[in-house]
Amino acid sequence: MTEKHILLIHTGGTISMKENASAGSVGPHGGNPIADVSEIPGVDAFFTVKEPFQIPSPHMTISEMIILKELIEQTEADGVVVTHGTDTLEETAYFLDLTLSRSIPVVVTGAMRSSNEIGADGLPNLIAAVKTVIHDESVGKGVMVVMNETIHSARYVTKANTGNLSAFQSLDAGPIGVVLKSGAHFYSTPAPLETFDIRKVDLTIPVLTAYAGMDSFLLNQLSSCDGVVIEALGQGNLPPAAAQAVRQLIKSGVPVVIASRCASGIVQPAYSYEGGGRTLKEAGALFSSGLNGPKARLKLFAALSAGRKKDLPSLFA
Ligand SMILES: NC(=O)C[C@H](N)C(=O)O
Repeated sequence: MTEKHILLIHTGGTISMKENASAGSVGPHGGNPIADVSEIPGVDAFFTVKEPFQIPSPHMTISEMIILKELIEQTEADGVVVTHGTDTLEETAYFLDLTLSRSIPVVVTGAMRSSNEIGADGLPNLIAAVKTVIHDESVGKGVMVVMNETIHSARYVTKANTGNLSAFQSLDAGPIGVVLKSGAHFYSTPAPLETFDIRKVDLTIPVLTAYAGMDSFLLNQLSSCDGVVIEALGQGNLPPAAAQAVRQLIKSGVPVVIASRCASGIVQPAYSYEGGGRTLKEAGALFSSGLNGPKARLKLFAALSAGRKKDLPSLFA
């Protein structure tokens, strides 16, 4: 393997935070402890390091995601590793997967424990991410997420646990590889993903979670939105009053995407009772396939932003 040039982009999150042991809180105390990683033993790579912003990932918006997209599209490096807070990590990774105009290897990583906590996972995750991105087989895999020595596709991975070191899981598809001491080992390559040439960024697309007895109250407030995503019940069903409000939204021209509040599985228009997925489909609702609510939102954003409104039925089949 020849020496590779890696662009390391630090954005913040627990990987760059420290614990204040006396207060028991975690925050950006004392700078970015991970920022000075310039050489990794046993890894034949050199690094350019950028820190376009330093934020916890609940502060991340599509504007910051676009800054990352532009940095990646402009780099002359062979691959990119992004360090990121874990709360919205799957969203930034999937956004990049949906919108990057080039197929350079990109890995997003983070940490569940801050840098001075016992068993901190930031540095091991960063090293595993670098080992993954420098591997010749990392080309053409789409954007990847590396956490806990496991390689995930951005499309399938989700933060499935609030605090565990193995929080990141690809619940349906499984991981696409693992990282060993000797380097990355890939099991599979995700199918090519359609990408979107985004232009418009000021779109309002909220995500709502359905619940037993959900009525029309919240949905009735959303007629001026560019789109709405609902994490519906089970395979994609809603209580009758919520379904009625969805019909009204669709009639007024708002695209509605049905995902599921279940942690795994694929939505489908199966049930024909009032509010069932079949009736929602007949009313013009779109289905997210296996995407969770936040990722369905990003796909709807990307499609609308790229001026592909008329293609929504085929994009959310
Ligand atoms: N583990 C983490 O990084 C969580 C943190 N709240 C963040 O997303 O910024």
